[in-house]
Amino acid sequence: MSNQAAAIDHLLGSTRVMPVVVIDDADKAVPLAEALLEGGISAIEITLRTDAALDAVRRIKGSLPDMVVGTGTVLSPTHLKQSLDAGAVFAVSPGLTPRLAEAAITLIDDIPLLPGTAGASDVMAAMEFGFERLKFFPAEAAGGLPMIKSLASPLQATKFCPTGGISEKTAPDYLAQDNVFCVGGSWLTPKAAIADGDWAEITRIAKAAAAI
Ligand SMILES: O=C(O)C(=O)C[C@H](O)[C@H](O)COP(=O)(O)O
Repeated sequence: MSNQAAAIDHLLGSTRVMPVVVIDDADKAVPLAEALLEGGISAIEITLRTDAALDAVRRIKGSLPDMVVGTGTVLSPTHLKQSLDAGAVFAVSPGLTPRLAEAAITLIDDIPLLPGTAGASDVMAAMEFGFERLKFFPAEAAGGLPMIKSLASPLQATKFCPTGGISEKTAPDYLAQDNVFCVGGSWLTPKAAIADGDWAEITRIAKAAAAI
């Protein structure tokens, strides 16, 4: 097993469902993460798509030691460094470039990267850098369940976290695959519920997801 696989397994080995969060207001970060913890979800991916994202990571890391907090939409070595500085313990990217892969491998013990792949060549390129735990993105658009099943035989060292278009309904079929260790999605943290501060609704969705 590669160092990257060991690091990701250590951090996310017990995570079956990962909320992919877009947060506009860092003040909402801690109550949101508390609501997820209350529902039995203990890992969170904060996407670096908003100005509030890094502050949100900092606050969750500072207040909730039980929450495993990572960043998403990591597109560059700079994003990776910023994630580490904010206290993120893992990072997720939608795809992988040689530049990001090289930077990520040097930081693997500090902040392991879960890189996105969408097909066999992507997976092979990622494996050349030592990545064996991969995001499968965009899961539904890139072939969904049949694609994940097809990748299993030739690429046995890898396990995936499919993300993109997954819902509470489709998650169980993905999670039933041997080469799937978790699924990710934004369905766990609807924009409206975050905006309204409806933490009870987030806990309700988290509980349903944790029960899958
Ligand atoms: O930001 C990233 O790093 C991504 O790769 C994209 C996210 O994983 C998807 O946006 C989540 O997909 P949905 O659950 O369909 O909303």
